Amino acid sequence: VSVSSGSQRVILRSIIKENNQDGDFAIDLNTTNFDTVLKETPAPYVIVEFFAHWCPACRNYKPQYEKVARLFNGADASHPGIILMTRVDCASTINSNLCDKFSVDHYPMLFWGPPKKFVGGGWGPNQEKSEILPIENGRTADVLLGWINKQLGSSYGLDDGKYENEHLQTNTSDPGQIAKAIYDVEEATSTAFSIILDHKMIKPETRASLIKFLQLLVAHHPSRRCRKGSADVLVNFDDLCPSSTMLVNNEEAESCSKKGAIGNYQICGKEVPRGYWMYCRGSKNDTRGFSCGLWVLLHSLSVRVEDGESNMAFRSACDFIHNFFVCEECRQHFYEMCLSVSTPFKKARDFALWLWRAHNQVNKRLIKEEASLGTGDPEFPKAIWPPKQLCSSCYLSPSKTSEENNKIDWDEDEVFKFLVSYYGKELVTLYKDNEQQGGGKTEKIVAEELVASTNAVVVPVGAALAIAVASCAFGALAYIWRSRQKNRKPRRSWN
Ligand SMILES: Cc1cc2nc3c(=O)[nH]c(=O)nc-3n(C[C@H](O)[C@H](O)[C@H](O)COP(=O)(O)OP(=O)(O)OC[C@H]3O[C@@H](n4cnc5c(N)ncnc54)[C@H](O)[C@@H]3O)c2cc1C
Repeated sequence: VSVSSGSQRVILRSIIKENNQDGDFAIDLNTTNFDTVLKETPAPYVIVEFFAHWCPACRNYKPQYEKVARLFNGADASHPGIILMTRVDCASTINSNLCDKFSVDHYPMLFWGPPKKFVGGGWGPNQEKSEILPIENGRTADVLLGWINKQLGSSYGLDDGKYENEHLQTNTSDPGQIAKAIYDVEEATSTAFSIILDHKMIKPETRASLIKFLQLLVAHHPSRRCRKGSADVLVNFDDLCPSSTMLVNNEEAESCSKKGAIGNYQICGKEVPRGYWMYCRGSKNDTRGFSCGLWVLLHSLSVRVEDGESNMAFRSACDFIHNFFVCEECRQHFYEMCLSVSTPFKKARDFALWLWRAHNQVNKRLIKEEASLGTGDPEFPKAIWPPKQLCSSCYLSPSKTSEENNKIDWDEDEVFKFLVSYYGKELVTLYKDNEQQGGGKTEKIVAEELVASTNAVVVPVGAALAIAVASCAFGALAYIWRSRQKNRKPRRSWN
């Protein structure tokens, strides 16, 4: 199998460990996250090293294993997204059952296989035809990489440099590409939240804006785990970030930063990979990534809101960018575009199309800037979007189109249809089992998640919640949030 070529190549994806300061690349798994991480990873192969932290041979082996993990895991990986390198500490009692299931009888013991085969599974020495293979000899980095190369028909070397996407298929007109963006939307959400905490950006004057955006995320984020994580933060917000009236001086900023309790929250859950971008991965360092992911998040929200929520969602997005996007020029320009809207939006269509136009205005400006400064990504030049290859029906007939004047006649009904499909259904293709939208299902999920994540007891809503959510998810969230705050002392009221 050669996974390093062709359109099947899965691009970089990994998880940076929370405690990455020690420079480890292999990901520590344990009983609580083993199945989730292996279910979610887009890498087609995983290596699991079962070890014991007290075992001297394992300690000596660690640098060898890490040399290989460096090639496949982390933001600077040479061959990203192909193999997820992980380890499980069998000396930790919580992992006993997990290690038993894989019949671990010596340390270190390595297994190879498709990640999904490990989920809920196991391995036994007499097992025939298992897709999980023990790696009999991987005792040095060289030998382990040789084993991998044989398995994949590849020729990876330990000295391979950082992957620069030189082989990346940059087919931006392939509609299937957007399915990968679900990971980027999750990563962008987590990154945005980290930036807010790192930069101590929750202040009395920005707090309401964050709460509103969290409400929007809880109701309409395309990823279930981000909806749940945002709900956790939202309902506990007053505890996590006590309001300024209760605090003096800089205390609020400190408690609402990553040093405070809120720093322990992961807005999209613990398993969300960091440092990888799939759809938004640039061909050079420092291009695309977060800002691309943020756009995709905004578009994906805009096609999910109901008509009645459209103006609130619009304002919420505008305020969020204004208060929390650390690119000064970007946030200023964007806010000017926001301020130029004089009539409140009544339809979700208006918001989605406004955002699409705003993004194209930015693209138009950057086409010129990047050409003169040479700062763009050569593989992803800015363009007015969507290109014809992606949506030919979005363009009115050629006779009406005068692209020479940089003016395109759009069929906006078709553009809206396209946006809804692209950032709606297509985006969550990889999650199709449980992320289908429409038919009241989203609302039901939101309701269930909220009840679960708020522990429900202090929210006197129960079934009424589901009805309220079904009628207006966004409004219901505001309601839940307020009810929750009322149960607190001292009472607070936010708009
Ligand atoms: C709110 C905001 C404002 C910004 N303002 C500036 C600025 O003023 N100056 C600056 O230098 N940079 C700005 N940026 C960054 C810039 O827009 C790009 O995000 C960055 O240069 C990376 O570009 P990219 O090639 O990944 O594509 P991006 O522009 O980030 O787009 C991401 C993806 O969205 C899709 N897309 C493109 N256009 C549209 C559209 N009109 N509607 C829907 N989908 C579309 C494409 O598939 C594209 O790959 C801003 C970013 C954001 C989120």
